[in-house]
Amino acid sequence: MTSNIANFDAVSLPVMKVYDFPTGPYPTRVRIALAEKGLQSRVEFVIVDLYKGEHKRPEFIAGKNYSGTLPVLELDDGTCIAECTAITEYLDALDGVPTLTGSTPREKGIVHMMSKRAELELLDAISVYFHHGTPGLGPTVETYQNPEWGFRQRDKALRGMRYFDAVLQGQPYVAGETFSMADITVIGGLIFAMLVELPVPEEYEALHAWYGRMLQRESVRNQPVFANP
Ligand SMILES: N[C@@H](CCC(=O)N[C@@H](CS)C(=O)NCC(=O)O)C(=O)O
Repeated sequence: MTSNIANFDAVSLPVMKVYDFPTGPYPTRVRIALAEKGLQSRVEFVIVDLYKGEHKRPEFIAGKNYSGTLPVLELDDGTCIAECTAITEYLDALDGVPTLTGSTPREKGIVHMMSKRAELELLDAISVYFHHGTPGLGPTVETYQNPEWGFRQRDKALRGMRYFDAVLQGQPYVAGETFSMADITVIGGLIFAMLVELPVPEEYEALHAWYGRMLQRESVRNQPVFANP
């Protein structure tokens, strides 16, 4: 996955805003993408307190993200882009250095398939477990909880870990031979697993080894969630 755009100058980019909760697994995905691409200095981070329910306030829903979730990228013209995948695509399209979402049609297809799979089978499942099977963000925010659904999703996430272990037995990165958005999504899943104290079973050695390598990347190891989970 090499870029064909070599003369990108990040300093010439207008400053963007990211509505953020620094230790949140999903915002961390965007923080990692920004770090990989060397774009952190072009972003003003605006903290939205999830535990106070600031992401559910009418002005945030109406003005920033209808879904009431973080992160949200706001461009200098006021356009708001939510959803980690969409934000990563936007950042990648600015320059393509390094490419996180694939260069060729085949690479793009595989990166998106594996990233979506990481959401469905791991990250989103753990998120449901967090919101339904644990106290989640607390009683002010969690106005409806269905523990049975939460525990089913926890078990789904464990099956997801087994799947990604099998994938990583055969290739160095989640989408193949190169680090990509799909790796970042699985990293988000394992961060969420850490936060909800759902350990990766020891026998998933390939997943453990891959995660060890991911934690050595500067873009990953410097994330606030590891300093202050
Ligand atoms: N599909 C969204 C999910 C975002 C998400 O769930 N973010 C978490 C932050 S870690 C959130 O805002 N949770 C608050 C809630 O669901 O009330 C994405 O990819 O950005």
